[in-house]
Amino acid sequence: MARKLAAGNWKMNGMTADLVEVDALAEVVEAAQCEVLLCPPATLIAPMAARAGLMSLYVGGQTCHSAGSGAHTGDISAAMLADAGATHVILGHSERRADHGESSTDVALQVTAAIDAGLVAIVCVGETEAERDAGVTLQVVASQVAGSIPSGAAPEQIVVAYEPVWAIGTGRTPTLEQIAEVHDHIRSELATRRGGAADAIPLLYGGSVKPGNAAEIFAVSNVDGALVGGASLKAADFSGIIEALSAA
Ligand SMILES: O=C(CO)COP(=O)(O)O
Repeated sequence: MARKLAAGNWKMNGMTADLVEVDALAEVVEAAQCEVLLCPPATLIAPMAARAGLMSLYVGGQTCHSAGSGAHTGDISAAMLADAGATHVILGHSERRADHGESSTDVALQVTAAIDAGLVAIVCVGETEAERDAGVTLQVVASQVAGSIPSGAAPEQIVVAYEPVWAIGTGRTPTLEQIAEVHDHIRSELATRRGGAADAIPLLYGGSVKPGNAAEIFAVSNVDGALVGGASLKAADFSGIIEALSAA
C-alpha cells in the first residue's frame, strides 16, 4: 500500500500576501491522515517552507533543470530547490511538456537530478483529448511512464501523477471507471519493471479535483491521492480535499 499524498500545484500563481493561505491550513494539516504538499512558484518556496516548518506540510518546486549548475539563464537546479526548503518537485507536467517542449527523455534526466539532490520526484503523465478519442490513452500513458522514470530510481523517491490534459482547469473529469482503468494500468506497468516495490509508489489523480468530487475519486482503485491545481490556491478548498483523502 502506497502512502497517501494531497499535493497542490500553485502553477504561476501566488504572491507573498497569499502565504496566509498556508497559515490557514495548519489545523487541517495537523489532523491529516495523509501527507500534504504545496508546490508554489519558485519565488515563494523559501518563505512557504519557513511557515510550513511549523506544521507537517511539505513544500516542493514545479520543475528543475537536469544539470546541477551552470549557464542556463532562468532555470533552477534541484539542489537550489532543496536549498530553499523543498522536499519534492513536480516534473513533466503537461504544461511544461507543451510550453517548453519537454520530452519524456528530458523529464527522465530531471528525475535523476531531483533524486540525486534528495528530492521526491512527482512525475506527471496524461493523454490529450485527441489521444483519448483515438483510443490510445493506455499506450500514451505507459510510454510516458516508461520514458520519464529512470529504471534505477528508488520507489520511495517517486510519485506518479495521472493528469489527463483535457481535464486540467476545465471542470471536466474522466469517469471513475476511466480513472481506475488508467491507474490500474500504471500500477501494472510499474510492477512489470519493478515487481512488488511498485506498490510503494503513490499514484495521484490530477485534473479538476475539487472538494465536491474528491471523495469519490479517492475511493477508486489505485488512487493514492491528488495533484490539485486551482483548488489548492485557497485553504478553504484544499482543506476539503485533504479531509477527503484522510477519510479515504
Ligand atoms: O494541472 C493540475 C495540477 O498539476 C490540475 O489543475 P486543476 O486542478 O486546476 O485542474
